[in-house]
Amino acid sequence: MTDSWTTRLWTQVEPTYRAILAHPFLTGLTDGSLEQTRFAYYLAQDAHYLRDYARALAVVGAKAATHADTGLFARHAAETVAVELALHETLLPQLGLDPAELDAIAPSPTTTAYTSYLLAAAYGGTFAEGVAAVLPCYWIYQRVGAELAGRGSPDPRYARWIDTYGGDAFAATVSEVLALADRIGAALAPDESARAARHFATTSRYEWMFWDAAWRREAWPV
Ligand SMILES: Cc1ncc(C[n+]2csc(CCO)c2C)c(N)n1
Repeated sequence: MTDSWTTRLWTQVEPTYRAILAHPFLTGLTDGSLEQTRFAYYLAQDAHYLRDYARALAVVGAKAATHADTGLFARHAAETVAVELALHETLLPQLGLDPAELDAIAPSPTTTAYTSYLLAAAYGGTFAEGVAAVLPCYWIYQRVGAELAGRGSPDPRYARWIDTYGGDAFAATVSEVLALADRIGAALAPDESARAARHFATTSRYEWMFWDAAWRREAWPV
């Protein structure tokens, strides 16, 4: 038996995933040593990211061939982003940040690059290409969440973040998207499959870069 499409996609990003787990931002979440300023930077950038990610999901859903698949992404665009925004609403005040002030913080180079790439893949690509581009966001967070949940965190704010992604409810959401991806991925022509695989590898790298940008508190060079 050959591997499923998503299993093959994951195999090519295994080194990226290992680099994510080893990143000091993530090891700092579980040992509690992560400076609050780096976490606050991450949340502020994530608020920008989520706005465009919701748009990308809605565009991907619009390209689906069936009602069911359009409905899934439309639901995820609405529901899951509401969950993320609730997380921000609890965590930002605990970090001394006013959610209303977030707009004053500009999207970083990495946030701009990642969201621009997602939107280009969603608008310009086929349904499968769009699915491959949005998939690492779900899948990497679920794998990271499960891994970090096993370690816990002495800082309740970081534990709250870990709980959002480490739980069964989120795992069920991700399984739903993976099942969809395997259904459509099985029938792709080689060129479309290659473009989709490139999107998956690229947005997986952007996931690493997003944490790294927060770690460095990346700013525009000019
Ligand atoms: C950079 C970045 N990547 C992924 C997520 C996680 N995430 C954002 S929207 C969504 C869809 C389902 O909830 C998921 C998993 C994040 N917050 N920030």
